[in-house]
Amino acid sequence: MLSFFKNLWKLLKDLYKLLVADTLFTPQPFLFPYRSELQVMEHLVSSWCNDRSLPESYILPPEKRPGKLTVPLANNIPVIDLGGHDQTDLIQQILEACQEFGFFQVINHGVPSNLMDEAMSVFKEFHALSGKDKAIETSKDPNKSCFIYTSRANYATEKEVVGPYTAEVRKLGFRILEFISQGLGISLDGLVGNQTLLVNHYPPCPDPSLTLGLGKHMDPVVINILLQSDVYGLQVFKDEEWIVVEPIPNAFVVNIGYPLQIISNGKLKGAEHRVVTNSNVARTTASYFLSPSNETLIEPAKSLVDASHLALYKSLPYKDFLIKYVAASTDSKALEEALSTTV
Ligand SMILES: O=C(O)CCC(=O)C(=O)O
Ligand SMILES: [Fe+2]
Repeated sequence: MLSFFKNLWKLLKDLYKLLVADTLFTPQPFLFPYRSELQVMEHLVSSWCNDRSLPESYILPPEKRPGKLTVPLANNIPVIDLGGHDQTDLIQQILEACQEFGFFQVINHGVPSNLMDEAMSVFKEFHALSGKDKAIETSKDPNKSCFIYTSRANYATEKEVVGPYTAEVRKLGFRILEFISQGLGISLDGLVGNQTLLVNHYPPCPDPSLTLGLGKHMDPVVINILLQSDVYGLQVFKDEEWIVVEPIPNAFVVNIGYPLQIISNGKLKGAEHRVVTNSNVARTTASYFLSPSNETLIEPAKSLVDASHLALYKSLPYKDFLIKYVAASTDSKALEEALSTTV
């Protein structure tokens, strides 16, 4: 266990360097502790973004830098209209998107647009506070729940906005999971045990070519429902190329994480993604993660495994999956090797 914590610490430090963002998050601290460390640091990233030069420690080695910052928009992730009435067609579209991209956007999803806008305003307001105020307003105690509720002056409004926002996005997340479960013909009941709202803030960066807002990674959660607002930055890795995720007004970006890849026995693919920075405008996004409880077994669904479809992944309680995820340290090949039954 001790070495696990050592590795965790190493990963946190590595990711910390990659994370040119301040973040704010609510429960489920175990998954993203490196981001909570960041927000209470004296020198939040947003405090030095006016310094005009990127601090040495954020400059990535050449092979880890973003490369081409502008990528053609030609190959975008699917946009799925959840307002459509043909359920079979919807399920098909979602399944195909999860098989091919691991990502899609949803429109007409039922979350009121004014609630999305108001929630985003609250998130931006928090991040507009000075580093010192943010440190005062947030807690280092991972057992404290919703950090966003801790802002004193606006406690009532924030509670009014962020609570209902989370409830609506949760409904949407479960609705999408239900479509996925029907598409795969398996039950996903009981898979989700935790929710996390994580608000990322990427300040303008003095030199976007030298660093990343968020390094290449795959999410260790079941699904993420991301509110990305109107600033470009998110890119998805597909067929050895980066695809830009175009901001669409009132849409959510949805991506599945590694546990769903395991449960679907490789039918669905979680995709690696990253965030590039820009030198002009700040970017604020909110990830809403649904994830399993620690003891939940993550394994290929029994009905997807038979003599001609062998289980591609080991069966592990989620907490052990996380240990392997952390040990692989964002190296997707190493993670695949650690979880695969065939290597
Ligand atoms: O900020 C974004 O666009 C993506 C955030 C993300 O990938 C994450 O929170 O895991
Ligand atoms: Fe992510």
